[in-house]
Amino acid sequence: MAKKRTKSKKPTSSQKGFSLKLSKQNKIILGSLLIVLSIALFFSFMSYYFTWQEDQSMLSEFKDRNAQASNLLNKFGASVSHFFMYKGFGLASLSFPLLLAITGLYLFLGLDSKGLIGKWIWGLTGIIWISIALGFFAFEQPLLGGLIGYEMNDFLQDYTGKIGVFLLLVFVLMVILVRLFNFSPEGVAKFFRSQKQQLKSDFKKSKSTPVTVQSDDGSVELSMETDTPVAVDTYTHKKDIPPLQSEAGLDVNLPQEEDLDIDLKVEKVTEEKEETDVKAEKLVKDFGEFDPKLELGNYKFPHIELLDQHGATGGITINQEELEENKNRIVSTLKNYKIGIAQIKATIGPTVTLYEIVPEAGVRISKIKNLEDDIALSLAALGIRIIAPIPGKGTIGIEVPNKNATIVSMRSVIASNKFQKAEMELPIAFGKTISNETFVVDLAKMPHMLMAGATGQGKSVGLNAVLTSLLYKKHPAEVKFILVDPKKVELTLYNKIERHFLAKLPDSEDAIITDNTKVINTLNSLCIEMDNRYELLKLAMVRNIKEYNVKFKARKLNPNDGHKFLPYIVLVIDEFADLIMTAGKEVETPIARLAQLARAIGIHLIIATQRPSVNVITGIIKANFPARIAFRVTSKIDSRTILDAQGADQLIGRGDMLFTQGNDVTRLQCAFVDTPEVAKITEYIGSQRAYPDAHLLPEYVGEDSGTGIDYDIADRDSMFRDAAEVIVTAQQGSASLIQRKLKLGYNRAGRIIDQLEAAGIVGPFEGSKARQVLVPDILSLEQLLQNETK
Ligand SMILES: Nc1ncnc2c1ncn2[C@@H]1O[C@H](COP(=O)(O)OP(=O)(O)OP(=O)(O)O)[C@@H](O)[C@H]1O
Repeated sequence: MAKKRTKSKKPTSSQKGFSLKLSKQNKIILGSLLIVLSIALFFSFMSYYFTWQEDQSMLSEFKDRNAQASNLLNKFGASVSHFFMYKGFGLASLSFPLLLAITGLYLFLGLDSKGLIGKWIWGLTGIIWISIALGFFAFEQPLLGGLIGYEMNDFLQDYTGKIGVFLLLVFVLMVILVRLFNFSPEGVAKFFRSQKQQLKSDFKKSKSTPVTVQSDDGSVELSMETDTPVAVDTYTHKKDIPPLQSEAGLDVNLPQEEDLDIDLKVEKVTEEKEETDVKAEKLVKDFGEFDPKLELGNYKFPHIELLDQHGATGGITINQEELEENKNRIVSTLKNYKIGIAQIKATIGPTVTLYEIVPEAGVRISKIKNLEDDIALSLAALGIRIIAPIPGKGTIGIEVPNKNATIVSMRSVIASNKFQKAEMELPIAFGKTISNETFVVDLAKMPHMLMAGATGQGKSVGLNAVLTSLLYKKHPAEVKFILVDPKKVELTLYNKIERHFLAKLPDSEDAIITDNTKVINTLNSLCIEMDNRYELLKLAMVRNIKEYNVKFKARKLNPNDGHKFLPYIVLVIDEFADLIMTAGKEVETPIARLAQLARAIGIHLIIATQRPSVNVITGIIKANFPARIAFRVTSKIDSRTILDAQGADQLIGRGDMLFTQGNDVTRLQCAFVDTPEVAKITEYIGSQRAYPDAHLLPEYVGEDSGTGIDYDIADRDSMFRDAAEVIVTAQQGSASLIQRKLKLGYNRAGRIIDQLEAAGIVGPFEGSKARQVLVPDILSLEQLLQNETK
């Protein structure tokens, strides 16, 4: 596709430049011809001015060999000059030899002819302008402006009058001065200023030329004599005067007058461009920036109508009675504990209302914090959370759940300005804060997220909210998901967008991973992908994926060197506890490795668990997941395990959550997106044109397969020989080659590769690289196989 587009684009005239495809010798010949021609024209034109009257009569006798013209170049000179000067542009025609000479020199010296077209355009504009101007001012002498100048003047004056033509000439002159000579009012002012300074310094110089005259009494007198030359250092303008010597042998050093009128010239340093940059610029000029979305150029982002309102059209309803009631209870409860309140303010959120209290002077904050349970009891409400003090404010917050919680629909957060205008790499609209603001974060900055909460508290909805946000904002070329769903039901809907948004291992049938053993392979494959990406970043000399992709789009990275546009990869594991219980270290190690290193290369992990215990969320996992989300949990300990703070045990469930990215904990109401909505979105995307396959991750074969396997010759696959021939001919030991050439499944191809290794035809497994082929040609292969059977 990309090629098609590039072909249809025609290069612009400036790109074409003056790119005559001539050999070097031809350029020299053509260059010399133009130079000679320009000299001939110059002499013809010059002498035409003195001889035109005499020569005019013989123009008709050009063919007559005996007729002679007075022009320096005889009849040729007379005719050409008559054409250019009399019938053409008059005196301005002298520019033609100049332009020809420049062109000739460019060709002769083999200079880069890029600017030549510009010179001709400006030259011709100048010729026309001079011709008309001379026609205008020297109306009486038509030879100065030539016939064209005269006629054009006449023509213009018929329409605009003399003043009109004059104004037009002034305007065109301005255009020429501004465009060609960078004329500007400041430039003119600077010129006059420097002239003035020059005059001033000359004047000073002439006035202050000191000369010594020695009097009889040995004293030193100084007098001024204007015309005595004094050496002046032109750079510093300091007078170079030797120290005077009095008779008494006293060295008298004349104080040198400091001249502060030194002009500082600042020379602009032009950045040196590397050759690749120049090439890239040319490619971008010719074909435009690389567009990763081009392959699915007609892709339509899901529209907002696919999402439901969930009855939350009117926003939050304020129940005045409830507010008054809660306020009175808070005030009286605190009064019982002898805590006076100076001021109280309520902020109503979708699920909870925040009462901000300014206690009276002298009340200790810790006292209120300790009374948390008592206050909760007297307010008879679940999910009271006390924030003492609210960070950044001098107040204490008491969060009280609303009697009727409002559902925050995914539709409302997706449609919000904040999300729509978010300039983030991977924007996620989580929901709304307590003050009813839409909460949008960048997954790329997090860079990995841990999500935990007791069962049924909104984790799956939270994951769907994350995925939906990305689906609404990102093109299939920009992000790929790897979905791990041991529960087998939660993420199945995303199957429909496999060929748009999912990534998988080359051998797997389903893109959504439900089998724990496959997770290990996927994680290891992701580690290989990570290493490969780091290698690419190193080659490109950039620090992260964003810079890499910018450079790739600007065509500064050559795809022939293995460079390609890198999509973000988001790995989502829905039930991490299950995984760590069955696979333990085998998953923990690659996850920790990815979490530690993958941020720069655009691989981001989201792991969710309903069992937030320390053996699931281990220290090593926790240390690498700074962004954490806690839905409601059953104990304070669980809350601490997730957030390193309590509070998650006091949430009210149904998407009520706490979010932290390191320090502050923010209470949010997660946006609600129901399964039918996700189904509609995936259906909408899935029905569009897709890539031929899901995004393929690098091949990873487990450690136990491969090396050291001793296959019996009799057990060999029936396609063994064909496969061996394919591999040896291509000299490339990869399972996917066998798959493609012999149309085999991945598993069978993998088995054959193992057999080839056992037979000594290919080398051992080398990670993401193809195996080494140990047999150089088909003949050697024949010999090897024959020897085996002997
Ligand atoms: N943000 C939300 N707003 C309103 N209701 C919600 C929200 N999130 C979840 N719920 C309600 O809670 C129910 C359970 O949510 P969800 O399936 O996400 O829980 P879960 O934590 O994934 O449970 P499990 O671990 O058993 O899969 C939903 O069916 C829905 O009714």
